[in-house]
Amino acid sequence: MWEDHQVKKPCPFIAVEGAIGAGKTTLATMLAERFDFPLLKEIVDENPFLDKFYQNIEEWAFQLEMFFLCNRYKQLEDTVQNYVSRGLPVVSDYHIYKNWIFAQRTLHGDKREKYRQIYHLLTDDLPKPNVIVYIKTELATLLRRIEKRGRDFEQDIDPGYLEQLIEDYETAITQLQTQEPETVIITIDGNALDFVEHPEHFEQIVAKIKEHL
Ligand SMILES: Nc1ncnc2c1ncn2[C@@H]1O[C@H](COP(=O)(O)OP(=O)(O)O)[C@@H](O)[C@H]1O
Ligand SMILES: Nc1nc2c(ncn2[C@H]2C[C@H](O)[C@@H](COP(=O)(O)O)O2)c(=O)[nH]1
Repeated sequence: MWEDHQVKKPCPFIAVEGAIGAGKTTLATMLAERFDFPLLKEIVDENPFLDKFYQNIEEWAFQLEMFFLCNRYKQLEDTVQNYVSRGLPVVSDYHIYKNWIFAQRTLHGDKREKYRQIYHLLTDDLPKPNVIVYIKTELATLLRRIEKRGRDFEQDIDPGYLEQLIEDYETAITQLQTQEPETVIITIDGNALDFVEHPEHFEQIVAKIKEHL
């Protein structure tokens, strides 16, 4: 088990976070391969509400947020059982807090309050990642990468929505650091560091993470 080698530090539970198209799945996959850790990856293509949501956010937000929340809860419950509680490391391409970041943006009034209560019931007791790699990116980079990824239903995303999410992520990361001071948050400049095209940029990120493992 990981603790056998690292006496003081907890077993790595690494989450990669950032706004839509920042490069989370790409970086999480590369890190899992490099460290030889299992990868916990979000399944997007089977989501029945995403395309409807982008056509009418107001109408579909509650269904979509609940769908994400229940799926992530189940996935994390399995991950805790199979890895975290056994002292095995894992890399994830999301943090459960992401649900609340999006829900605060898309839900209002009674629906937000109902969602908030369910969110806390489901997630308060879950073990949380001890390292967050936060890819901070500007709007132009996100738009370029969303276009490059080429999912039909994302091509008309309102840039205003992405701008708001960029700000929401900034606020959320600051809040997380305050609420959980023991969590290591590594912020990556996703505009300047291109870990896909430049292997040396990936090495910088790996070195930074290693300082905390
Ligand atoms: N650093 C990068 N440089 C260039 N392209 C990237 C980079 N990171 C991700 N991409 C590409 O951008 C798109 C979105 O990346 P992805 O990892 O799916 O983002 P996310 O999981 O944050 O939504 C993909 O087509 C991916 O290949
Ligand atoms: N409203 C929400 N949308 C979400 C949430 N999690 C992901 N998403 C959307 C954003 C993208 O279109 C797609 C894939 O997400 P990536 O961040 O991996 O690009 O799903 C959410 O919780 N709420």
